[in-house]
Amino acid sequence: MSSARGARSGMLHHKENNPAEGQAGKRQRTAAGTGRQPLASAPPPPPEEPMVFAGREDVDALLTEKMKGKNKMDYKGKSEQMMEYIKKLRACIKWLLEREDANLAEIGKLSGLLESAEKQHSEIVAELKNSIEETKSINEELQKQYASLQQTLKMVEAEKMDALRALGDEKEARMDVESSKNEILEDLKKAKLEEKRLNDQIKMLQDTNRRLQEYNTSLQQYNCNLQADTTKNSETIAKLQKEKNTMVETMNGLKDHANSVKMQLDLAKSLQNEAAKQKNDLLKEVEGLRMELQHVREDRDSKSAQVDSLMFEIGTYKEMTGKTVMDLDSAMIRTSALEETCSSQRETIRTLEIKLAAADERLKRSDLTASETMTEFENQKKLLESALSRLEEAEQQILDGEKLRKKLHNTILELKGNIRVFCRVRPLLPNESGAVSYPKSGENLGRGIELIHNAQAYSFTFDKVFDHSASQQDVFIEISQLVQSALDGYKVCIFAYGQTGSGKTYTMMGNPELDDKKGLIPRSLEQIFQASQSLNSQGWKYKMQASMLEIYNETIRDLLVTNRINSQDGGSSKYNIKHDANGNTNVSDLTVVDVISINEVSSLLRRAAQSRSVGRTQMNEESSRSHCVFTLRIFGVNEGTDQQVQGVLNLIDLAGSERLNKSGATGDRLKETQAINKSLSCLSDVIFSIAKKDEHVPFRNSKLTYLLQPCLGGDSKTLMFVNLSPEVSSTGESICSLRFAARVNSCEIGIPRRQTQMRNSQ
Ligand SMILES: Nc1ncnc2c1ncn2[C@@H]1O[C@H](COP(=O)(O)OP(=O)(O)OP(=O)(O)O)[C@@H](O)[C@H]1O
Repeated sequence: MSSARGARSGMLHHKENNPAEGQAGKRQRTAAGTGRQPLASAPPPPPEEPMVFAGREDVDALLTEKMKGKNKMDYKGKSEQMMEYIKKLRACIKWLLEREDANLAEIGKLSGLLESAEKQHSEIVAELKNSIEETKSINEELQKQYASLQQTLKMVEAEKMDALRALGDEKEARMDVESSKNEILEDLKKAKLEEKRLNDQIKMLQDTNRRLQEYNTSLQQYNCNLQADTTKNSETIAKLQKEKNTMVETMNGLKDHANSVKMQLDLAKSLQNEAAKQKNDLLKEVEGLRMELQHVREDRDSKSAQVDSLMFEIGTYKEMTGKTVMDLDSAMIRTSALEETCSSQRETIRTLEIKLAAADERLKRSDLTASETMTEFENQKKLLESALSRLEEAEQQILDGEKLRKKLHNTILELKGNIRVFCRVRPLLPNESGAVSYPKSGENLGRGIELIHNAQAYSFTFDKVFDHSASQQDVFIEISQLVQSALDGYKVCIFAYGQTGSGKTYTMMGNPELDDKKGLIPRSLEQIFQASQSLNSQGWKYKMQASMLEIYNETIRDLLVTNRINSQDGGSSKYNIKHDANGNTNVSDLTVVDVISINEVSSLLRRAAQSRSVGRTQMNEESSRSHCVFTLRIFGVNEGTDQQVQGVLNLIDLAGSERLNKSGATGDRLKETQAINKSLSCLSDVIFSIAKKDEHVPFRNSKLTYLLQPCLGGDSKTLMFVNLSPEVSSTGESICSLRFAARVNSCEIGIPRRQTQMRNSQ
């Protein structure tokens, strides 16, 4: 078909592409058609060109072509026209034949195509048959499916009904939900506002956090500086110590010198007094002598007068020659005696005058010595005073240095955030032999302890180790800073951990009635009272509340309750522990006593001790079977600055930590020991969990840990005493206690925070 089309279009193309030829053809046809030229003058006909047919229209035009010329008699012209027409017809026939051939060829092609199309058709029919078959089977299948679907549909219908019902319900619910949605939307709006506010707060907090980080960095810097300062201070302290020693030596020398000067002065004074006395005596003597001299002189004069009169008498006698020689001789003897007396008296006067001059001289000299001694004494006194003031200054510097050292030490520890651990070893009792030793020098001096067990040495180091010779005061000095922190608004927790009989109660309570046996509780209270009074001058007013309880087998006992008989019916609602958002703990129905004076404290402690001893007979035979918790809450307000602080001091005497096999317990005692072990292990779980920064800290696993929750968290200052018995039989237990303490010592629980705020911010 395409070839036929090509042939045809080729012809048309031919016609169209040769316009000159076409024009010529038309002209030819026109000339042939019109035949107007006269035959005589007609030029010879042009060579014949084959007639070109473009299509059926040309054939129709040829067939409808009429004879031209009106002259019916012009036969020649007619015959030429006929000839021309015949030629055209021939060409037309030829064209038609060509077309027929082409058509036939096309038909041949088309029949080939038809055949193949038929073949394809039969194939398609077969395929269709197959598909119909398949469709039939599918249809059957679908019918089946339809039936089952009908079934399902019924079920679905039923379900739909249920669903519609549910939908109704749901609609109602939705209405409810809509209303609650509206409420929620309201809430959401509020929440958005709140969120905005919180975002602002977060921004602020982030800002604060950034500033805190900066502050932290500066603190770290400060810490470095502090450490450097500590080193410098230690050096300065050492220097000051040296200086102090030399000063003490100088002072001792000065004191000796002052003493000797004083003695000299006293001697000089006594000498002076003596000299003055002597002088007075001498003066008196001189006076007497002068008087005597006067008498003697007068006597001499009278005697001289007598002599003269006697001489005169002699003369008169001689003159009168009536006198005897005897009278004359006696008179002569008396005269010579009188002369002798006179000369001896003169001698005496001379010696007395010499003595007087010497006494005067001595007096002058002693006066001089006394004034010299006085000036020297004054100088020495001044020297002594300046040396004493220097000594005082040096001592103050040492004290300041020591305070600074402690403060720095405290700050460093605070920055480290560790739980501090002190170890205390009680003295050996009679008939006990010890297995504990301490380093004699080096960096672990005062911090190390060594035990020998089964011929093996075990060494431990802590923040401080107190040996058997440490007094209650020595121990207290080391924790006094911590006690002071409670006044400054920190939460402070001090435990005593160790086996029964290792000295926990002695360390915590001791004997409050005896000055040198008082433990940490009475001493801390005394310090807090004294410090709070001295802070009065800076505008601080403090209020203190004390409570004391005992936890035995997970049961709380109030140790300060006054009417125990009425309080026995407590029931399960009693002594419920609750913490508020500020980390303050409240134990329902627990006696809380306002303590105003130190005297009240002693009676309070007596009451608690009595209560404990009653409990001991009623519930547990020994105090070591229960935990005893003393709590002092401190509320301080500064009238001048409106600053408020809230501190807590917890002092805890834990139950004995001995293991089950050591206690050899059975029955109730076994239950009791298990309870103690459980609560102690809960305590260690809590400490280790805080140290690991676990998300969940198991505070609620025991009454003790739950009670102390706010004081065990990161913002409190915690100190643990590990108490040890030094005797050989306790070494195993002691090593267990020391291992536990060492683990606790390595724990970081965070940086303590002070609880302080402004009064009007409440
Ligand atoms: N540092 C010490 N100096 C003198 N005596 C001490 C010292 N430590 C303990 N003691 C004495 O040792 C004995 C046992 O001490 P303490 O009762 O304090 O031990 P404990 O561990 O508290 O035992 P418990 O839990 O049974 O009360 C007591 O007689 C106590 O006076």
